[in-house]
Amino acid sequence: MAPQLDAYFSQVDSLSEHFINRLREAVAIPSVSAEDERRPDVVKMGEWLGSQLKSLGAEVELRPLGKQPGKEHLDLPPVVLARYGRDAKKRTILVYGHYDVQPALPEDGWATDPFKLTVDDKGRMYGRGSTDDKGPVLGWVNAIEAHQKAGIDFPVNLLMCFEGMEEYGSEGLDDLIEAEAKKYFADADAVCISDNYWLGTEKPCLTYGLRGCIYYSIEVSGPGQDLHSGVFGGTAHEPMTDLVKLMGTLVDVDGTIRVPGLNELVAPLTDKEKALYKDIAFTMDNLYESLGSTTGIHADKERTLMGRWRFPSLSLHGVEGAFSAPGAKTVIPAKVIGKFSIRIVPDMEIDEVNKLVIKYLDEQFAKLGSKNSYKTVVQHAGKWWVASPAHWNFTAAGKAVERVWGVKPDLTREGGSIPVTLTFEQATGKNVLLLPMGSSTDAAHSINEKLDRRNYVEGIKLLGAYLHYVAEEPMVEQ
Ligand SMILES: C[C@H](N)C(=O)N[C@@H](Cc1c[nH]cn1)C(=O)O
Ligand SMILES: [Zn+2]
Ligand SMILES: [Zn+2]
Repeated sequence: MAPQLDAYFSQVDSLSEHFINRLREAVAIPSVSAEDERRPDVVKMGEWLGSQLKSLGAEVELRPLGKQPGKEHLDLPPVVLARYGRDAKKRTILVYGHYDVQPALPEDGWATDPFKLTVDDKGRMYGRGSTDDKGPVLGWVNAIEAHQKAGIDFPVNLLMCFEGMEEYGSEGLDDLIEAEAKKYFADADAVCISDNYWLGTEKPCLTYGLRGCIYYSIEVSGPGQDLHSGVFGGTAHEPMTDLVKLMGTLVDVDGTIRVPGLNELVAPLTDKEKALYKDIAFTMDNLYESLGSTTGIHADKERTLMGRWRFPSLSLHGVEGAFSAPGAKTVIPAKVIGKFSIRIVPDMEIDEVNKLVIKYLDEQFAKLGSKNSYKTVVQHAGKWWVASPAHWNFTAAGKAVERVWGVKPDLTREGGSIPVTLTFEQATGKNVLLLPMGSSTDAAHSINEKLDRRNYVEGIKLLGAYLHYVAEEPMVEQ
């Protein structure tokens, strides 16, 4: 089966240094979507990606998305739409990824420059976006190049959709997907997204579920400007005191969400689902290794996996406007904005969650009896997604994993969110598969993000192999 794969794999090995250099170039563009002043770099990254694809013969369009809602002085970065191959006899696979990255400041504790790919003697390639999601996006580009250089016919037509706002709630993309579902994406037979991670470091997985994410901010303001705490402490209501109290009412140290009614929205656990967890290749040591500590909440793997995949969680992220530098500044901040998010799961509806959260925080603020001004704002919201892995798209990916890694993959869900996954599924009506490249120790979103050289190189083989097996699968809609 898939007879040309060995030649493809050798070509990937021969080109591996070139592919690492391509990742180096990508990491060097600090395409941080959450920072307004980095927007030109996000655009530059989209243009760079488009030019890489063009140089390999893909038809490329940089589709503008207009202004950023709420920040009308900023243009959204373009979506890179590309097509490689137009052979009516071949299947068409639509792949999605993102070229923007999370913020990264050296002073957060990076051991190396976050925007300089640094490879250590164990083959760990450190750099912001290496695993999330520049490595996987380049995986598709590299797969095209390796086929060309090996002289192997590309097995499918490839449609590509790479966005630059995923780490900021995929602003503007839903509308584009819905508008193009029956146009640009009309030929797609299935969708594949490579933007998540293995559960551990050794066993690959195919992923059929994601949690959704609703991101909130709580704004509290009072004084006209920051104040001297010696002069005004004890005489004015302090926004930071109100905010800390409010944030403290949201969640307990064991992760229990304290917003009344929220946990009741969660789908009950069935015996059938419960039985799935025990066979997943995951240990508490995998958790501790990726945590970098043994500070897990639950004692066993089943409850830990459920905590990540099928129960909601509420995380407190930070406070804008608060004093955070080293030292001991005696300031009373005049305005503070607390940030938190809730990962949502079946059957939680975004509107219902928002109503409960805002009502609860409004009540908690009223109880404080503070004269400060307060409001809770929803910054962005994305729904959860759970699909059926009983589809030729997953069967093909399973065969590719066995060929490249020599093991059957686990079927997993994911605690993170890729909001457009559900949009792709609903708008195109096609099966969506998540096919991760990186591993649990990659530290996506954290300091010292990395992608192992092995996962990158074998991952490029995996993406190519998946396309070969897709081309061979009988197309039975399930
Ligand atoms: C799983 C994916 N690689 C990812 O990191 N997604 C982000 C997307 C996001 C940002 N705000 C809301 N969703 C995540 O899960 O945080
Ligand atoms: Zn991502
Ligand atoms: Zn991410």
